[in-house]
Amino acid sequence: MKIAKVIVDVPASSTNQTFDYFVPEKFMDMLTVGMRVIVPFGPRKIMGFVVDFTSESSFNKLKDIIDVLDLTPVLTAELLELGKWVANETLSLSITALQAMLPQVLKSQYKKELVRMTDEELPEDIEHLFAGRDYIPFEEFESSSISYYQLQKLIETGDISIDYLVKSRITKKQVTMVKPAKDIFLLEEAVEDLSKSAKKQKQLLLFFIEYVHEMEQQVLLKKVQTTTGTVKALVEKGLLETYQKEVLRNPYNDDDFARTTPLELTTEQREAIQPINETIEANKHDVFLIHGVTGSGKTEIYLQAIQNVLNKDKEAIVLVPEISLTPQMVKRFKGRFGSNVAVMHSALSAGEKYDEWRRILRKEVKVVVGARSAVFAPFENLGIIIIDEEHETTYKQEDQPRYHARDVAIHRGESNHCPVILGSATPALESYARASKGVYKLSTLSERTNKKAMPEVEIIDMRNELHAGNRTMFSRALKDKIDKCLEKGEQIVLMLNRRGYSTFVMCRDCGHVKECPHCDIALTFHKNSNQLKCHYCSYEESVPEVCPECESDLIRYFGTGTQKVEESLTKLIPEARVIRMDVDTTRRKGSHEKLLSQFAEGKADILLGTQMIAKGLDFENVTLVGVLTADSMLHLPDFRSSEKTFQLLTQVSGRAGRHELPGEVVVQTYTPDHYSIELASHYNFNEFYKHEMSMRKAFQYPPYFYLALITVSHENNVKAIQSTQQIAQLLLKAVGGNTVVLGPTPSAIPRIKDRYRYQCMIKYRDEPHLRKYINKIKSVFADEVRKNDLLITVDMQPYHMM
Ligand SMILES: Nc1ncnc2c1ncn2[C@@H]1O[C@H](COP(=O)(O)OP(=O)(O)OP(=O)(O)O)[C@@H](O)[C@H]1O
Ligand SMILES: [Zn+2]
Ligand SMILES: [Zn+2]
Repeated sequence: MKIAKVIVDVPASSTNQTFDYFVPEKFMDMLTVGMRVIVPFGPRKIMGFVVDFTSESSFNKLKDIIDVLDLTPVLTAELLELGKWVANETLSLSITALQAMLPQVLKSQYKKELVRMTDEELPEDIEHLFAGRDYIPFEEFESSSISYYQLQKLIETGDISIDYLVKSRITKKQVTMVKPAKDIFLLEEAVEDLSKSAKKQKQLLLFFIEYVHEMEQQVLLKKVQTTTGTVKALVEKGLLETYQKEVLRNPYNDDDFARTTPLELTTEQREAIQPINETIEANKHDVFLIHGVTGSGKTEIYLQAIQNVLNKDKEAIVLVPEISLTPQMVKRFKGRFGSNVAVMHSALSAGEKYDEWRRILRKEVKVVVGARSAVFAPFENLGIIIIDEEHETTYKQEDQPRYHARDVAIHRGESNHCPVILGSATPALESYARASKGVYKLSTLSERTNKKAMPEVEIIDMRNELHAGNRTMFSRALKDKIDKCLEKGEQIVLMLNRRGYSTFVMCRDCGHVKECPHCDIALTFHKNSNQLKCHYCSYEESVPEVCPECESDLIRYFGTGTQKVEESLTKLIPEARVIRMDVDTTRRKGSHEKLLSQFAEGKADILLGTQMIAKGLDFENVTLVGVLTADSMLHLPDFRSSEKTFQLLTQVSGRAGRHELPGEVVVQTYTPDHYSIELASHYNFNEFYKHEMSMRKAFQYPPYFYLALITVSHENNVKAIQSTQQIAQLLLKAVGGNTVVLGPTPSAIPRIKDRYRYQCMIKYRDEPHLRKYINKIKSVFADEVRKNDLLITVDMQPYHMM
């Protein structure tokens, strides 16, 4: 008797366990761990993951598995184990953790079809099933007498592939192929018979007589310099044939990347890579922190370490923050490793992501470069995991499962006995503290590879500008420097630090700010549509003509959106050509790349943008970087705001003068004496680290204390606050004397989508059973959650205090 243990797709804590199902005869030979199945669950049919097999069950009356969704496992044994770990660490459901590892396409119900991948003769019954077609609905296979096991074998050999249809056939790209329809000697005869005028046809036939094989039509037409008409004519004569073939979409054309070779390493680089290479050689796990100033050649170290991993026939994962996954970044990896690289980021379509993921699963690539979720790449022989810009908070996922990619990477590094490399010019305090204690191995790169000094940073006190009667958002010093740059034909990057800011509408008479009626947050002004929108619930209304409170018509837009800066910039310096880069101008796919390459080609003088321009960009002609509002982030209710400000200023300063031309940086601020601004202007990470650590110690924040944040929401305000109160009390009873439980306090946004939100923060140093306590408390509220629409979310490593 074969019984499968299945984790079912029912996102509720009462189902957070495995369920047993009989494996019917027809799936007996082919069903393995890591495949998805359809099982009966109460009155419904639902999806589940097979995680184990057993021969007996403590339940009687087991039901049969209804269907098998995958013929090759979508999760490896290691990923199944990892899923369990992630679920446990983040206090999320197993099913949620497993789903997070798969591409979107596999997460919902899609139609399936079988695709013929070969022209070779297939077994007779399979030929019969396809009946001359290139793809058939999966149901046709199911109603045939062919076994799952037989099909599975054909999928393993690559003769047949399974495809998931996302609406029309977009997960798949087809190309037209051309090949000879007759034996070559018959083609030779046909050449003789062609009329004299059919020159192109003759040429094409001669080509195939020589070449014999199939060729993609588009490539062929270029090669032979002819048109589809010629191909068609020969197809009609029965000499050639055309057919459709599936190709995995590759969002990048690998031939576009000029190949690069390893550079001779500098002494600092050699010292940094040596212990990494030793670990690779010894198949050992270790975590390395490379603290290297911008331009110190961290990426070259990654590339050479990866090469060593590839030489051992192992695989590499490189994580980069979403916003620095620029074409320049991709180019560096594709340039070194060519088509051996898969790229995974959110700008790809669902189909493209699925194809890149399959290239990993099919072992067609050995390197993946991607954003956060690429840490789950289904490699089975991992040799290294690299996290670039490791301090970036986007490595923390803000929905369930609320994991941090750094933790997942280290866990995978342990299971795979391979090194994990963290790299940054401004490491996270947590990481640097661990490196200082020797938990991570620290390497420091203190010089740029070209020995160029870091650019001078000038801090401008904007209060003085105001006193001097300058009401624009550009200081006199910055304006002067921009003018000089323009004269010399050099380029400028201007950054508006906009996090925490948005353009809102305020009445100048009474100060009334228009808020969302469902969320306690100001509506954001969108100029293009002249609408006010809520970024939390999508509520929209048109901009009022008069103030709804006092009927004054002095309604004004506040905040400093990039649009507004652009307008005043063009007023101030009309001759400057400006490219604006923000969420609005980069929403469309490919627009990010397009704007950057326009700037690189010198089609603009000034690149104006939000944080998204701070990282990874490398333009030869940029000599001036201006930060318009350095302190807009400093005053957010977030204990990391100083750290984030320091990191951002350091990163953006590193954009200037990376090549021959020396660079300059101007930082405008209203708080010039703040230590994070002051120390960033001297690139003094060590001093900043010391100062910030003493603050964290004093206020009991990470890395001295761990945090956990419990957020409770309900439509009824009293219900929400009372439940939070109860949770806090239960926690207090459970935890040790040195642990602090704060709350209930209203969340930073106290109401979203008509739900009131309260939170409870736990600060602890040593609380080995905290997860168990929280789970227990959650089970106390399980009924309320199910019946009364109470929502309790737990974040074991909160980054957004909202
Ligand atoms: N050993 C080397 N010899 C010569 N040039 C090098 C060497 N290593 C790196 N470079 C070059 O120096 C420049 C900066 O290197 P790289 O981009 O790797 O630095 P980085 O530390 O990753 O920078 P950032 O943190 O700003 O992204 C690149 O143009 C790179 O090609
Ligand atoms: Zn008013
Ligand atoms: Zn809203």
